[in-house]
Amino acid sequence: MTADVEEILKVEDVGKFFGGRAACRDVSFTLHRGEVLGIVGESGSGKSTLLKCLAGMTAPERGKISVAVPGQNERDLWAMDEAEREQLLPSILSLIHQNPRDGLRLDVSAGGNIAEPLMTGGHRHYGSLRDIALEWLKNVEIDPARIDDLPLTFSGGMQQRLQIARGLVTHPQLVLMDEPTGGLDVSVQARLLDLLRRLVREFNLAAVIVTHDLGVARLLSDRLMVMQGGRAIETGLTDRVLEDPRQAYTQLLVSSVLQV
Ligand SMILES: Nc1ncnc2c1ncn2[C@@H]1O[C@H](COP(=O)(O)OP(=O)(O)OP(=O)(O)O)[C@@H](O)[C@H]1O
Repeated sequence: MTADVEEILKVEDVGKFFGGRAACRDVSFTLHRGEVLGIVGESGSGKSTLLKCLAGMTAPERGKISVAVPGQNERDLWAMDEAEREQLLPSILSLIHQNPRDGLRLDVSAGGNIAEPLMTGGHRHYGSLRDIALEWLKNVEIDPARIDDLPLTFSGGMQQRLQIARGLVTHPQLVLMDEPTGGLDVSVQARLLDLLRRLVREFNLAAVIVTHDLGVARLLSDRLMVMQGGRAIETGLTDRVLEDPRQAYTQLLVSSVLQV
């Protein structure tokens, strides 16, 4: 796998344990450029733990996570030393948290929040940073006149859109999202889903979306991975998994949603 071929992420037999108990185990999948994988499953099934391993936040005890790095061959995320991982991560991937406050600097203006990841990457030209921030505010449908406002003066949906702008401004190849529409009103969710669909296509992103909402998974993901008890019990094209679930647990998950 190199940066100019299509494989962006390769997960092989990943396992993470807390006190001897597996939070996730034996998880394997490959993600290509432009492809969106939805991860669904009940609470405690290991979705967030897996996402944290992929995001470079939690080291798995087992398995290997390989990522495409621009201009390099594939790299083993957890074989890098910590300093290199931290330096490389912003250009490789971006994590969008469920709560935008976890992904934003609340004491910094909207424009500053967008510019900061670029400055961390060495971009110093103030004028062009402001232009880029203005462009990204438009891109995520926030009035550019709000560029100097603090995130806490924004609504929940606007804060989430600002977090997305901050996450995508460095043009990572891989975006990891943890319940990106959770906690938002239905109409705000719908707008955010439209925006995410557009950005994923526009930037040909590879994305992993953890959600408990099969509607969100259906709208955004090409493939679905169903987790139960820390294991990936079923993976397939989203329509196939939802219309013809093969595992009993997936059948239960799908039928319980259809009954609502
Ligand atoms: N820091 C931790 N210390 C101990 N156990 C943990 C820790 N983080 C997660 N776990 C355990 O690992 C298992 C998987 O948790 P995880 O948060 O990954 O599930 P999830 O599918 O994301 O759940 P939810 O949808 O509720 O967020 C659970 O049994 C949880 O209690």
